[in-house]
Amino acid sequence: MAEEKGKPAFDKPKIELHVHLDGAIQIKTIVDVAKRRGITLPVISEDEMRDLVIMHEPATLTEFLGKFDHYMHVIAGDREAIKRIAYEFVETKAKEGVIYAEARYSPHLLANKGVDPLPWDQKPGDITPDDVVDLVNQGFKEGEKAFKTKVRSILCCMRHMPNWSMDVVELCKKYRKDGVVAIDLAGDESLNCESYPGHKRAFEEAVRSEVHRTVHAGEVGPASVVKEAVEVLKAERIGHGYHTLEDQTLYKRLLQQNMHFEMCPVSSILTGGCDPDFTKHPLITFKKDKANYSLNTDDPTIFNSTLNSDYQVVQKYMDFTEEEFKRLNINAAKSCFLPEKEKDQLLEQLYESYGMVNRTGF
Ligand SMILES: O=c1[nH]cnc2c1ncn2[C@@H]1O[C@H](CO)[C@@H](O)[C@H]1O
Repeated sequence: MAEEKGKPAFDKPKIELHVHLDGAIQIKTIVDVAKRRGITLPVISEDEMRDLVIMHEPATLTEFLGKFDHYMHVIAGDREAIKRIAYEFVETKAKEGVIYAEARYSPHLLANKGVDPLPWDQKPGDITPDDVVDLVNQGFKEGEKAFKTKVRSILCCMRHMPNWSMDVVELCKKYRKDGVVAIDLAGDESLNCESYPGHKRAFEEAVRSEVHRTVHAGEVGPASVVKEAVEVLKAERIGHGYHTLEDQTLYKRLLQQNMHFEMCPVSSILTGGCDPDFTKHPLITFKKDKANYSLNTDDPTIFNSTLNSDYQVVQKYMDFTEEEFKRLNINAAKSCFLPEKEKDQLLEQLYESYGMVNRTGF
C-alpha cells in the first residue's frame, strides 16, 4: 500500500495515538545495523528486505505478526540501534505533520537480559527491559529537540507472554514522569484474559496506580474481546475495535461513554481485520455516529504506508472531509494520555492552527 503521490490529504498538524515503534523502523536502518553487527539477513539488498517485510496482500493477523521475525533480532539487544529507531521515529512523524504521537512497544521484545524466555534466539547480553525504556526515552528526547515533535511511550504487554505483564506495569509506574504515559495489551487477541490472569493482575495494578490503559481488541477478534477489555481490563481506549459493531448494545454503550477508538484503516485491511472493500468499512459507521476516534498507521514499515496513506484512503473511499479530519484530531488530543496541562496546550495548538474561534460542536 504505497503512498499515493500529490498533496497530503490533510496538510495540518496531526495527532497519532496508535503506532508501534517496532512496526515503524526504517528498512535502511535494519540493513545498516545488521551490517554493523555482522548479522546475516535472509536477503542482501534494502529493496529485497523491503519486499520480504512488507505485506502485499490482505492476510491474517498471525501472518502479519510473523513479519516481525524477519528483523527484530537485528535491533533487539543493541543500545545504539534501539536509540536510533526512536530518534528516527520522531523525524518521520515530524515530516508527516504529527505534532504529538504516542508510540508503543514491548520493552521485553527489545531486551536481551532479564526477560524469560529470551526473544529472537538472542545470546544473553546486558540490556534489560528497563534499559530499553531508558534508551527509547533518550532517542525520543533527542528527536524532540531536533524535530519539535513530542513523542511519549505506551508500554505493551503481549497476549502470549502473561508472565511479563507485571514487569510492564512496574515500568509504567517507574517512568510515569519520564516519557511513559500508558500500558497496552498487544499480540494475538484470540488468547483471552480469563485464561491468562497475568494480564488481568497487571491491569488491576494499573488501575490502582492510575496508569492509563489501552487494549488491542476487536481488531480481528469478536466484540466479546472489546467487552472484556472494557469490563475486565478497564481500558480507557480501544486499539482498533472494528468488531465492536457486531454487538450493538456494547457499541451504543461505548458511544455514550465517549470511548476512544484508535482506528488504523490501512492496517485493518492487510491484517484481515476488515473487508478489503474500503467502501464497506466499519469506520463509516463510526463517522456517521460522530464517535470518538483517531486515525493511525499502526505498523507503517510492514504496511509500506505513511500517515498520509491512511488519510488518503478515508478521503477517497469514505468521504472524509477537512472538517472531519479536524474533529477527529481534536478528539485524539482530548483522548491522549498526556497530563491535563500538556493536553490543554496541545488542544490550544490545534484550535489555533485549524483557525477555530468557535470551539463548540467538536
Ligand atoms: O495490529 C496489531 N495487533 C496486535 N499486535 C500488534 C499489532 N501490531 C504490532 N503488534 C505487536 O505489538 C508488539 C509491540 O509493539 C509488536 O512486536 C507486535 O508483536
